[in-house]
Amino acid sequence: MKLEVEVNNVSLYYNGFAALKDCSFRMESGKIYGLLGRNGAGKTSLLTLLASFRKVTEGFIEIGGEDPFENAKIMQHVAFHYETDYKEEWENVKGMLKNVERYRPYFDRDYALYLADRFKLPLKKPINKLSKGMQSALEVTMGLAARAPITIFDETYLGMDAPAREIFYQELLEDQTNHPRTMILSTHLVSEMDYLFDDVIMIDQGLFVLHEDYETLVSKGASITGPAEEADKFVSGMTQLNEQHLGNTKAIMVYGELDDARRSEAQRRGLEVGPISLQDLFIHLTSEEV
Ligand SMILES: Nc1ncnc2c1ncn2[C@@H]1O[C@H](COP(=O)(O)OP(=O)(O)OP(=O)(O)O)[C@@H](O)[C@H]1O
Repeated sequence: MKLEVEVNNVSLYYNGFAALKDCSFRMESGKIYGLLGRNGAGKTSLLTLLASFRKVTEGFIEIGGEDPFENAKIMQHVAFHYETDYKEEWENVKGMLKNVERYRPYFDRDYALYLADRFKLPLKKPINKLSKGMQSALEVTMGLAARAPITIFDETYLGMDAPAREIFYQELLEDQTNHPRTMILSTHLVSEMDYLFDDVIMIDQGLFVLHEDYETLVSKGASITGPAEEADKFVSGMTQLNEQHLGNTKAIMVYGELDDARRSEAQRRGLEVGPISLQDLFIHLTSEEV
């Protein structure tokens, strides 16, 4: 099932505080989206709107062409997984997976049990007795096995150790290949997860910053290194994200179209053009200095 997501001029206020301001973008189905933003940027606020936990204050959201708010037909196809407090959850792992199966039409029980085994989750243990990392692995298991057309993971994986996160990334890519859906991953672990993203959406202080295909976005960033005066001349007029000095050498991060002609020109001027990572772009595109 394919469900497109439209976010149109959406604002969200908490008692007069604007957590999201006039955000607009579209999400196509079948892609993995990285949702990036610094602490307090509004990621969770945005995701709770997509998951219908809240109502927009201004603007509108459409999922599959319909307003998702209190719309049971749409909501069964949107799975929102986040760091949940399971203190009071006495159900065991197997029972919990059974419960999820009841309200997720595409749930794959065998796959859920396979994932539980990969994450070494004890099926008979009450969930409030699992370690934090195991609770996160259970959250991820429920999210992947539900195969909801729109699957949202809001930093669910932070509690998991590195080997468990690696299993999650492998399973996510493989299951996404076999059962494409819209996957939204909100994260701070940018350098660890960037290879998973088809598209990147960045928000900052409640404002939409960009939505770009990962490859295009990364190709827009470059680091220009060489004699300071030459480097300064070359980048004049470009969006500069950051600069570092080492003696008379300067490395300047730029963002924008750097076509082949400009790259050749840099070489003629004795400047080196290098790539920059999504993590660097994220840090500098969302820092106050830009
Ligand atoms: N229930 C609430 N009442 C008032 N303000 C809130 C509420 N929830 C969030 N906020 C505020 O809205 C802003 C966005 O918060 P949100 O949790 O969406 O950010 P985030 O990008 O998910 O942050 P983090 O990466 O730190 O989890 C923050 O300034 C936060 O303090």
